[in-house]
Amino acid sequence: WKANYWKPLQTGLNCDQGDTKVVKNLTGLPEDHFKKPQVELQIPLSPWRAASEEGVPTIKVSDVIIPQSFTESERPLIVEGAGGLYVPINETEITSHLIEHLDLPTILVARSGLGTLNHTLLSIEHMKSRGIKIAGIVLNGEINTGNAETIQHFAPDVPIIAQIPHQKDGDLESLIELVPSIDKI
Ligand SMILES: C[C@@H]1NC(=O)N[C@@H]1CCCCCC(=O)O
Repeated sequence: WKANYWKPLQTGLNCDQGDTKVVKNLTGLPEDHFKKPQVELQIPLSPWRAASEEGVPTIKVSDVIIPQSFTESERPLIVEGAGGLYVPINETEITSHLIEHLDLPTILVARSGLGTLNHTLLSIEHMKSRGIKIAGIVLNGEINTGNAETIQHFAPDVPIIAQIPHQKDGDLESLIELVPSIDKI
């Protein structure tokens, strides 16, 4: 999609390079497609726990602001969360509140294998109950037609955008054809 990319809240930098670097390296997109996270924390925990253990002031969802250069950009913007929908950002706010605040359609990325039905269908129900617009689902891992069909059965109104198998040799080019063009989303 040659999109801009932003991860507003990043935790776990003491043991991980962080998703912005990972996406930069995987995509090879130029520097101006990226902005650093608004909050960077060291401990690999939820933003709430990491901030409180690191003595960083409470992160308020309403303080998270998409960088102006991205709101003014012609390119699509991918905003990546930290963990899942129910991951706490502070004592009372979770990632769903951040989605509502930023008012963006959401792509749910899930595993393809055993365990995904429960996680994915609960996440879909949660998003629907909060009025979050679901752009679709991406299933990562070994192609699992049965699970994809079961998700479609229980959530026929939610499209599965793509099913992406593991790519051990790092040849990402061959996966691009599995991703539909963004105007089909
Ligand atoms: C450590 C990782 N860093 C990050 O930015 N996302 C992850 C945070 C995951 C939090 C999961 C909380 C849970 O569900 O237990």
